[in-house]
Amino acid sequence: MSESSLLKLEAVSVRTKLGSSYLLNKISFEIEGPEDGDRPLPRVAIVGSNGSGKTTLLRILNRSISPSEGTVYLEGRPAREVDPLQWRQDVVLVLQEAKLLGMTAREAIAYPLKLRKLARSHIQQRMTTWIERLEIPNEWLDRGETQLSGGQRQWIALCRALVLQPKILLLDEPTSALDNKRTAEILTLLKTLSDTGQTTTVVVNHQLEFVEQFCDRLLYLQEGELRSDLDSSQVDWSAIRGQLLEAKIESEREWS
Ligand SMILES: Nc1ncnc2c1ncn2[C@@H]1O[C@H](COP(=O)(O)OP(=O)(O)OP(=O)(O)O)[C@@H](O)[C@H]1O
Repeated sequence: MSESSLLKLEAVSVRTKLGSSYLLNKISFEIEGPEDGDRPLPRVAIVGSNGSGKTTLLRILNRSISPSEGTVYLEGRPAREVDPLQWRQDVVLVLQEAKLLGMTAREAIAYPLKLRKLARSHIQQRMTTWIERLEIPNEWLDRGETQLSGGQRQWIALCRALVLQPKILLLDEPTSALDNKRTAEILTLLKTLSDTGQTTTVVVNHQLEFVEQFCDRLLYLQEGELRSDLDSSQVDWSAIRGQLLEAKIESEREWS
């Protein structure tokens, strides 16, 4: 393992509940952290067709599920040696379907900061910083889940993750409900977080135009296996488009 290893998977497999097949099969890769203030920080994208295991992989990375086999390391320490809550403070996952759990948007953003027992003034300061940075209109903040659109909820969920200032931000389809303006904003924001050495980001996204502009590294999953792991400069984007299209046609054929 390299000295600056941030997150590492070693032969990680996830079996189905019945154990007869794999959702992920012997996945290994490593994301390096900054060395001597190295910048930009990694921007990793995971692509693959429906059901290829992308969300399962993100869940493994933030330990909301455990591998059936293999080991996950954070900064060189195996998962068994790190308290799961501590792990999830450093590695924050934003799922595609943002839930506010009966809270208003403002309460939902504050909640994880309160769990960390930060001082009230500190919580307020972080919230103000990120609410302003994400240009969240005041009127959204007192609304509950059902009074916000899918895109607005997604934006609030992003804010709830960013206030935590995680080492690693895991985003599952962060742009699926966003309009073009917000999609462009999130792209700029993620690049800035990387360029300024604040956060390493791993994004799952079906929108290849977004992925192409966002990532410096691409992981390609197929049927639970890591088929390629490439520096973005090595990626043949039209080949990736072709492979994803082929997989989609194949799965539609299976369903029809
Ligand atoms: N809790 C679970 N129990 C059993 N099977 C599951 C479970 N969660 C996911 N799966 C299956 O695991 C496989 C991978 O699912 P996953 O959600 O990781 O795929 P994905 O690549 O994120 O798909 P999509 O692009 O459609 O979101 C799928 O075949 C799915 O049906």
